[in-house]
Amino acid sequence: MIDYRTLRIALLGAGSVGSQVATLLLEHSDELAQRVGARLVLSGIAVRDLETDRGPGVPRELLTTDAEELIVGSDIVIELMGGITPAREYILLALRSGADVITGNKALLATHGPELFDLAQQVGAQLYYEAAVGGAIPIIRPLRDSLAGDRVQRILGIVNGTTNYILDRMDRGGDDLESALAAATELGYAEADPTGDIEGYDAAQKAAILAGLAFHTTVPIASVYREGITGVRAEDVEAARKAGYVVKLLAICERITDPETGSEGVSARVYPALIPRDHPLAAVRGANNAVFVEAEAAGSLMFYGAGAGGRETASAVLGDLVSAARRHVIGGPGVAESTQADLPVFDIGKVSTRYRVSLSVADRPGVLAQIARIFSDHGVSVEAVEQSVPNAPSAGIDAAERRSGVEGTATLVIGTHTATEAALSATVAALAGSESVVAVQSVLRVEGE
Ligand SMILES: NC(=O)c1ccc[n+]([C@@H]2O[C@H](COP(=O)([O-])OP(=O)(O)OC[C@H]3O[C@@H](n4cnc5c(N)ncnc54)[C@H](O)[C@@H]3O)[C@@H](O)[C@H]2O)c1
Ligand SMILES: N[C@@H](CCO)C(=O)O
Ligand code: NA
Repeated sequence: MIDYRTLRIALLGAGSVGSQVATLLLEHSDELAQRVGARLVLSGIAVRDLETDRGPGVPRELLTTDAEELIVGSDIVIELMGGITPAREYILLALRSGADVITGNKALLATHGPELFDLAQQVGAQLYYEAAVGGAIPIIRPLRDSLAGDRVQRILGIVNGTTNYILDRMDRGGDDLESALAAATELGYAEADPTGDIEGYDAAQKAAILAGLAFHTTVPIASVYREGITGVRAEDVEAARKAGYVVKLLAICERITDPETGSEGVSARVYPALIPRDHPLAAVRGANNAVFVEAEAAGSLMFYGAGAGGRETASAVLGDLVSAARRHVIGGPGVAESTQADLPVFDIGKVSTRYRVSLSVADRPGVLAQIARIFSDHGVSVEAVEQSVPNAPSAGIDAAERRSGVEGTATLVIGTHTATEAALSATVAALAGSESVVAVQSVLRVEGE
C-alpha cells in the first residue's frame, strides 16, 4: 500500500450539499488518494448543532461547533454553509491561514467576489467555485480555462431550476404560475422562501459570476438587470407556444457596443424571454439547467444537466477538491482570476433585441393605426401584428373603463424588429398613457435567434 502524504480537509456546513460531500469524500477515499497522490483526510465538519443526526455518511465524531479552530489547521477548506456572514469571515480566515478554499456560495461570490479573489491572490492561494453556477454542470472551469483563449460573445443560461420547472409546467400543462410554484415547492426544488428563485435574484447572482468569467472583467451584482417570472401569465405562455416560442427565464451575458458611442462593453441581465422552439435551450425541461455559450472560434456550445441537488452539486465540489489537492501536491501559488479587461457594464437601455408586446386595446376603428403610430414615433419598427382576439364586451374592463365608454376590448400581440430597450420602454410608457390602450399586458423579449 502506498504511503501517501495527507492533506487536511475542513468542511463548513453539513446541509444538502455538505452532507453529500462528506459522504462521497469518505466513500471514495482510496480512489481520490490515487488520483491526487495524497490522502484527503476529512479533519472535521463545522455545524451549528451537534445533536442532529445527519446519516451514516456524516460521522458524529467529526462534528464540531468551533469552525475557526478547524479552519486554521487545514490545507483545504470547503464552505457549504451559504449566506454572507459568517461564510465571508471564515473564507477570509482560511485564505489568511494559507488554505485553498472551495465554495458553492453564489450569493457571497456575486457580492464579495473581488475581496475574496484579491486576498487569494495576495496570499498565493486559490478559490474554487464550480458548484456556484449550474450545480453539477461543468461551466466555471470551461469558461475559466477551456475557453480562455477564445473570445466569448454571448451566454444564454437557464441557471435556476425552480423557475424552469414552473415555466415548463405552464408550457406543457397550461398551469398558472401559482399552481406550478406550489408543485415546485412540494417537490423540493424551490427554496423555503422562493422569492430569490422566482424574482430572479438567484439567476442574477449567477449571471454576474458568468459574465465576469466570460469577459475577464468584474461585473458587480448591482449592474445586473433583473426581472423575475411573476409577470408571466398563462396566456403569454400559450400565445408564445402558438407562435413557435417557449418562455424561459434567461441569464444573458453579452459583449455589446454602445449604440451612441460605438465603444465596447458588456451586458448582464436576467428576464423571462421567448426563445424559438428549435433552439437547444427550448429542450431544457423540468428543473434542469443549461448554459449556451457562443464564442468567436469555438462557435456554439451547450452545457446541460442537473443544476441543483445535494449529491449532484457535491460532484462539482469534489472535482474542485481534486484540483485543489493536486495543486497542493505540486506546490506553487494559485492562478489568479483574469479580471483585467476592465470592460464597462452597460445599462439595460443600451441593449437591443426584438420584442412581443401584448396589449388589451379598445375594440374600435382606428385603434390599430394609432398604436402603430406610437411605435413608429419612438423609432420602433413593427414586424407583425400577430394576433387580434376580440374579447367579450365586459371582459377585462374595469368600472373606470366602462365609464369612459369602452364597449369591448381586443388583445393585440405586436412583434417588433430589433430596437433598443431605451426606445422600447419609451414606447411602452406612451402605449400605457394612450386612451386606446386598456392595459399593457406583457412585454417579452425574443432571444436566441
Ligand atoms: N442545494 C443545491 O442544490 C445547491 C446547488 C448549488 C449551490 N448550492 C450552494 O451550496 C451552499 C450550501 O447549500 P445547501 O443546499 O447545502 O444549503 P443547506 O441550507 O441545506 O445547508 C447549509 C448548512 O449550513 C449550516 N450552517 C449555516 N450557518 C452555519 C454556521 N455558522 N456554522 C455551521 N454551520 C452552519 C446550516 O445549519 C445547514 O445545515 C449554498 O451556498 C448554496 O447556494 C446549493
Ligand atoms: N434554488 C436554486 C438552487 C440551485 O442554485 C434553483 O432552483 O436552481
Ligand atoms: Na457547475
